[in-house]
Amino acid sequence: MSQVLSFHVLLSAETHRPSSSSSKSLKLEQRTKTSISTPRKGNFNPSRKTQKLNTEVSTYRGGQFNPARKTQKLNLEISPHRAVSAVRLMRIEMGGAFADLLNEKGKGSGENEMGYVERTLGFRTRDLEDRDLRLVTEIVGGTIRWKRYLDHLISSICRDANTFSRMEPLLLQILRIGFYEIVKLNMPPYAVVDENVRLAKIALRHGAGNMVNGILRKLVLLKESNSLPLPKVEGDDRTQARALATLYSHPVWMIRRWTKHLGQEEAIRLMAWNNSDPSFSLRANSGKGISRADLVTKLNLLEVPHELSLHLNDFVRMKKGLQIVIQAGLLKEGLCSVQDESAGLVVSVVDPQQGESIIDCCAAPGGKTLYMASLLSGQGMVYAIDINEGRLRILKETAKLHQVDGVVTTIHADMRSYADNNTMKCDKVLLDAPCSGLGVLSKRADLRWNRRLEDMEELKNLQDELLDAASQLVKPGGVLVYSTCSIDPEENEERIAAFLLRHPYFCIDPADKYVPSEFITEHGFYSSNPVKHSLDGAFAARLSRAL
Ligand SMILES: C[S@@+](CC[C@H](N)C(=O)[O-])C[C@H]1O[C@@H](n2cnc3c(N)ncnc32)[C@H](O)[C@@H]1O
Repeated sequence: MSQVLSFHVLLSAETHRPSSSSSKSLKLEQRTKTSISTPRKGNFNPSRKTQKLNTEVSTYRGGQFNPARKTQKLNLEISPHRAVSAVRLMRIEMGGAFADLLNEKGKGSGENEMGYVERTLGFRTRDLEDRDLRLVTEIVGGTIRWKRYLDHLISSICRDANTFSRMEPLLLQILRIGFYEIVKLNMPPYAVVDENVRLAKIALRHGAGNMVNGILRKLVLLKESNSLPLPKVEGDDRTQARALATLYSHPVWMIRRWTKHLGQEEAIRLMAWNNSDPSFSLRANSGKGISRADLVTKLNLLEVPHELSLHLNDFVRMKKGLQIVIQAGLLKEGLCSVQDESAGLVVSVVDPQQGESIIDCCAAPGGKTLYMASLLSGQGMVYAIDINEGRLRILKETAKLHQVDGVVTTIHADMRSYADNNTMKCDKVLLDAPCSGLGVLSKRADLRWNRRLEDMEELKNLQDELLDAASQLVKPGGVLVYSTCSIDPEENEERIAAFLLRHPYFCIDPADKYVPSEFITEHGFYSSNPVKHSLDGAFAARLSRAL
């Protein structure tokens, strides 16, 4: 799905957004007149200087004047990435947007983002350029990851607890951005202060700007004197977990869980990984005749730094440059997919062979289905089941784009009732189960704040039910692969142990024949560990059914 979504972002950006050069000429050529911004809800009180710089323009579309388009207030004082980041952060908090580039559902184009800015703040800024979009991704992702840490600093610096708890949402986002830029990005502090003060003054009111000024300046002094008000890791387990939760910006329950399973040192390493910039892998789409060498040639032309995967022949790994790949149309043309190597290795555990019938029980948006289909080289079939019709439709479209639709059949169903009501049995069954996603927190910036401890119990019950259903679809002598993108033993090893007790005619087929030994656990399962392998966390158990 991600590929298709990203393509959407690009397409709308290209077709609806005037280029930066046209937006420059727009400023010069169009009827430009000075205007005073009108107050929004009675609280807008920009400074005189600001009023002079606000211009009211009518926009052109595709070089043509479009009279149908409403006149818009254009503010040239506010940097676009800052306005877009603040508004996007508010939308994410209200559940109206995704934090991550690849989840943007086509809503992330510059034009759309500026529409949200205009509706929320009452003005537009200059158009977003590619560099601005990259900054938005960095600031939004980082501010979300570090939310708990940033809020701790902001509330410590505020005069009293009520000031923080009653802070209006936009003001809080502006402060979070400023704190993140100063403390984590080490940007020049006084430029950050100036810019955020200006945004608060123009988007809210003069007093809000003064408040941002006071709080940010205090932060700068504390940072310069190396005395940020941060907790020490000491006291009983609970107190230590709370301190770590602030320092590494994670929920307390996750830290307690990881400390129990991994020990404190490893838990800290894991949190540091979750807070680091995510790296991405691309899979060359062999279904479309694209080899990894072809993909490497394209990446070299685009000057995107990358490394060959050590574990998977079709994969390359890159630390940055995903935006460039998206903008160059590589995903849109179906030449490659964004797929983490940890997910690719799950497919290695399935080990699809030409001529086989394979059921992918929870298939959408289709990362593994499409990779398995490409390995069938036109012979065999992957039956892709999913309960979510929209996501399944995207899978079907992507299969066509990748030219593997001849070996993919989509089935919209709850796989539990599908297994009860059908006699179909296949050579291999993959159950890539819904899970907590605790292995992919570096890529999913907001996931840590959306997961609750109570979810874990519900997920375990669902995983057991889905495993029971998936087992019915395996032919005698066939293979069942259970996988998750979690690193939590309760969703992984413990689910398999419970399953084997309920289904003694299945046994573990050690995965060491299919993936490198460094990924193999003592029980013969595949497990990728973010800290050890610098990949997302994933798990897969390969089970054989007796004849
Ligand atoms: C972890 S995602 C699968 C990711 C996918 N395998 C891939 O590689 O792109 C889990 C999927 O399970 C689907 N799902 C959840 N409950 C289901 C059910 N009872 N029957 C079928 N699909 C289900 C969700 O809609 C979701 O798409």
